[in-house]
Parts: sequence; C-alpha cells; structure tokens
Amino acid sequence: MRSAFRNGHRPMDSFDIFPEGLRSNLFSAAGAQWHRVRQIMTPTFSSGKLKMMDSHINTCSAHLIDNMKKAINKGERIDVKKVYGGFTMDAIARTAFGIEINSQEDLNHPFVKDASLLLSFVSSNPWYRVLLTAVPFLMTVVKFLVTYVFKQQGWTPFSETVLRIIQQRKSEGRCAQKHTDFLQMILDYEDNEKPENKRLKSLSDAEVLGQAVVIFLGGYETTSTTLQFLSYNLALHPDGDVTYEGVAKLKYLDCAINETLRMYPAVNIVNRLASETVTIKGVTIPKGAGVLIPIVNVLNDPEYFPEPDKFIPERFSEENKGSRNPMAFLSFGYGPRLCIGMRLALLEIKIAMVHVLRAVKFIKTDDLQGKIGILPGTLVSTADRPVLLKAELRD
Ligand code: HEM
Repeated sequence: MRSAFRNGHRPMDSFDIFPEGLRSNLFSAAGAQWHRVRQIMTPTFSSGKLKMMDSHINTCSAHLIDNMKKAINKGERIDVKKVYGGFTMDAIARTAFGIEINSQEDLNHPFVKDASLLLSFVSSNPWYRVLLTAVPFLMTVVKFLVTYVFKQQGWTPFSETVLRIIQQRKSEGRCAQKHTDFLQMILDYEDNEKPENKRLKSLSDAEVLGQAVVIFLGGYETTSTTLQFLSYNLALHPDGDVTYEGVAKLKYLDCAINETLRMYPAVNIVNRLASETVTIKGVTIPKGAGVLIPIVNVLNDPEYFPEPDKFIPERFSEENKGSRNPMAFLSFGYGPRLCIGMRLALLEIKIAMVHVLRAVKFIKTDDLQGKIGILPGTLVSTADRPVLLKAELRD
C-alpha cells in the first residue's frame, strides 16, 4: 500500500477547477508543482514558527471563554458549533492574516462575511470530488460548469481581501516584519530569498493567495469540528480524568484528542492515484486507478481499535500506540500528503481546551447520546439540529 501511493499523487491532482490564480495551492497542485509549494510551506508550520502563534491563540481562547460564560450566566446551554466556529474563525483570522476579530460578537465584520461566503460556496460543491475520483474524464464538463455556470463567485470577496492585505504588507516594506502571522511568513520567503534559491523560494502573489485560501479552508471546519466532538465526548464521559489538574499534565488531554479524532475524523475520505499496480487483501488496484481511502472505516476497524464505538483515550498511551500499526491512525493522513497543518490544529485544540476546562465543566444530560453521526460531511451539529451542551462554571 505504501509503495503504491508513495508519490503523493492523487486524483485531485488533475481537478484543475480552482479559479485562475488559485491553482497552485496545496489542494489543487499536481506533481512537481505540489512538491515545490509544499517544500516552501512546510517550514511555516514548524514548531519553531508555531511558537509565535501561542499568544494569538490564547487571546482567541479568552474570547471563547467569555462567550461560553455569557451563555452559562444567561442559563443557556452551549451551542458548540457556534462557539467553536467563532473561535476557529478568530484563530485563523489572527494567525493567518493578522486580523483581530471576535467573530461571535461581530458577525458583520467584513472578514467574517467574506469567509462565510467562501465556506458556503465550497461546502455546496463537495460532490465533484467524489464524482471525479470515480469518473475522471468528466473533468472537462465539471470545469465548464464551475467556471461558466456557477461562476465561482464565492471566491471573489475573500480573494480580494487577501490580495489587499498582500499589497498593504508589500507597501510597508521592512516595517511589515512586525506582523507575526502566516501570510507575513510566506511573504518573507520572497524577501529573504537568495539568488540561487530564487526558483524554489519565490511565490507569486497568486500562489501566496492560493496558500492563504488553503490555510483558511484546510483549517476552519476541521479544527472546529474536532473541538465540538471533543467537548461532546468529555460531556458524555465525565468519569474520565479530564479535570483541570489532569489537563494540566496534558497527557490525558492528548489521548482524548486523538481518540476523538479517531471516532469522529474531521476528514472522512482521502483520494489517491495508484502509482503502480498493487494487490491489497486480494483486491488488485491497477496503476492509474483513482482510489478513495475511507479513513473513517480504518479508524473504526476492530482489528486496529478493539471496541471502536467506545471512547477509550488510553488507546493512545505511549505503550498502546507502540503496539499498533502506525498507519492505522489516519486522521491527519499519512506519508507525503500528511496534513501540513497538523501541528497548528493540535496546538489550537490544546490551548483552547485548557482554557475551557479551567473555566467550565460539561455536564452529561440524557438527551446527549445519539445526537451525532459520522457520515461523510456530517458535523456534530447542524443548523436545524444544534448540539447544546450543558455546562457550569468552575469556581
Ligand atoms: C483537526 C484538524 C485537521 C484535520 C483532522 C485534518 C486532516 C487532514 C487530512 C486527513 C489530510 C490529508 C489529505 C490527504 O491525504 O489527501 C489533510 C491535508 C491537508 N491539510 Fe489538514 N487537517 C486539519 C487541520 C488543518 C489545518 C489547521 C490546516 C491549515 C494549515 C490544514 C491544511 C491542510 C493542507 C494544506 C492539506 C493538504 C496537504 C498536501 O496535500 O500536501 N489542515 N488534512
């Protein structure tokens, strides 16, 4: 399996339906182009650079707690989609673009409006991914539909905002270095490039825009969904060791996060292109075939995770992890296409959760069980069926 899909190619590589200028982002780029952009982007998400994000994430967590406390003080339950959606939006706006918002308080902020338009455009079009993996030759038809019929209007305001920030940062010259966000880090690559590295390091404005969109799209729903499921799991299992004292040690929290990502992976399926013919458990996949890998099935396979329906954070203790095939935990993918934002996501989730558990305690209620599903694209909460968690303030 590893060798057959090793090159990071996937059917998405040929899904060239992104608007002009956004085609070189990590989701849409193919082969050598993907390799080059990924090489440039990887250091941006290294642990050294992520240290600069702590204070941004702490500030957003403080807003999150304020918003939770307001609900509790009014005697309301916590609408997890609303509070964590707001937190993740704020965290991306700050860490990626240096925009300081409290999106729950300020739904009319231009960034929130542009971002919401982009999200509704993207979530209304997931069908083409699955369709094109199964029938790649439909590409031309889909490209025509997306370009001329749907007109991709959802992209425009968000792209214009990002391009405006790029221009502003460029006009600030060296003064722009005071900004500590991903966009600035990507732009600094251009400034710091050595002539011999020019081909590798310089990103065009369109490419920088592409990466900005990827950071937003890759990081918003995934992180928010995981926080929603994690809180749900903690409410449902109050007997676990997730007290503030336990969390302070962070080990148990790590395990609870991984177990939540296993039970409810934010990405259910990934796609690849078989780079050679391979036979797996008696099924032969010919070279060049598009393959959908159902992450969610592997993560719920009793062969790797006994009693998969049960929330058992201890599965992720060092000892238990060591005795399992490392490829079984696929929540962030595996190999060259491993989620580039994994460290950032885990940092956001951990910082937010330490703040949350310091301030509030989730309470198990009878209506909680059976609230959620893990069908592809199903979130913990939907607009017509919000998950409302009962919580009380800690002293
Ligand atoms: C809990 C949160 C997250 C989960 C569960 C998640 C999951 C995944 C998975 C499974 C993949 C692999 C797709 C594949 O193999 O084809 C992936 C790729 C990716 N993720 Fe994430 N992700 C999360 C957060 C983020 C964040 C915060 C960012 C923002 C930077 C991000 C950006 C990306 C990008 C750019 C890729 C494509 C990488 C490539 O193709 O080289 N993700 N993610």
